[in-house]
Amino acid sequence: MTRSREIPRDRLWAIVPAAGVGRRMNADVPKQYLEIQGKTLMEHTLQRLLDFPLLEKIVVVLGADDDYYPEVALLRDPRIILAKGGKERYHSVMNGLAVLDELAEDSDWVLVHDVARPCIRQSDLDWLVKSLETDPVGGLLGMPVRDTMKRSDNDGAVSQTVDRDNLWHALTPQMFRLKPLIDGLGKAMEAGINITDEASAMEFAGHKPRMVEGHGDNIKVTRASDLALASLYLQQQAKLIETV
Ligand SMILES: Nc1ccn([C@@H]2O[C@H](COP(=O)(O)OP(=O)(O)OP(=O)(O)O)[C@@H](O)[C@H]2O)c(=O)n1
Ligand SMILES: C[C@](O)(CO)[C@H](O)COP(=O)(O)O
Repeated sequence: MTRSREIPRDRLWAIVPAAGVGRRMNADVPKQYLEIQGKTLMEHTLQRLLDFPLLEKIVVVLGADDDYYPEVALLRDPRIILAKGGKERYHSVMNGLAVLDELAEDSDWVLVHDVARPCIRQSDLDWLVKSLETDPVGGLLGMPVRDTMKRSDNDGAVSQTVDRDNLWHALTPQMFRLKPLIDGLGKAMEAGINITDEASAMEFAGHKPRMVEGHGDNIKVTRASDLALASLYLQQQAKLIETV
C-alpha cells in the first residue's frame, strides 16, 4: 500500500492544556473563556485543531473547578476527550498524556498546543508535522528573535545583552513521541526543574528538539493587550483565507 507523504507513519494526537486561570490577564473569567469576535479563545483554538485533518483525537485538559466548559458546545465534538488539569501546566500535560497512554502507541506523535494560542495557522501545523515526522526526537514551532535581548537584575538595571544568534521564541505546538515525552516529563518533574514547556523536559532528558520556524502571529494571549492583537491577527487570517 503506497502511503501518502502527508500522513505521518505514526498516528498524531493532540493535548490542549486549558486548565490555567489567566492571572496575568486580570479578567473575571479564566482567559480561555474570554471572547474574540463572538467566540471564546478556546473555541478559536479548538476549531483550528479540529480543522487539521491529521489529528486522531484532541485531549482538552480543563481546570478541576472549571464550571464554564459546559457552555462550550465544541467540547462535545466526538474527536475531543476531556481530562482534568493540575497545579502547573506540566501537571496538566502529564494528565493529558495519561489519557493518551491508554489509546495511543508509544511511538505515536503528540502535539501539545496551548489553548491560549488561538491564531495557530493550518500551514504552520502542516509545516511542523512535515518537518518533524521523520525526526528521531521531535521539536517545536518557534520564532527567531528579532530584537536585541537584554537581561536585567531584579530592579531593572541591565546586567547583560544576550547574544541573539540562534535565539528563538518557543511557541506551541510542541511535537514529541508519546513514550519519550512521558519519560522526559517524568524525569524533569522528579528532578524538580522549572518546566515551562515540553521541549525543556526533553532537553533535560538529553534530547535535542528541533526548532521549526512558524509565523509570528501565533501569539500566546497572556495579558489584556494581547486580546486586541489576537483579534487583529484572526481578522487578517480570515482575509488571507478568503483570497486563497
Ligand atoms: N495549571 C495549568 C496552568 C496553565 N495551563 C495552560 O497552559 C497554557 C499556557 O499557560 P499560561 O499562558 O501561563 O496560562 P495561565 O496559566 O492561565 O496564565 P497565568 O500564568 O497568567 O495565570 C494555557 O493554555 C493554560 O490554560 C494548564 O493547562 N494548566
Ligand atoms: C509553552 C509556552 O507557550 C512556550 O512559550 C510557554 O512556556 C508557556 O508558559 P506559561 O508561563 O505557562 O504561559
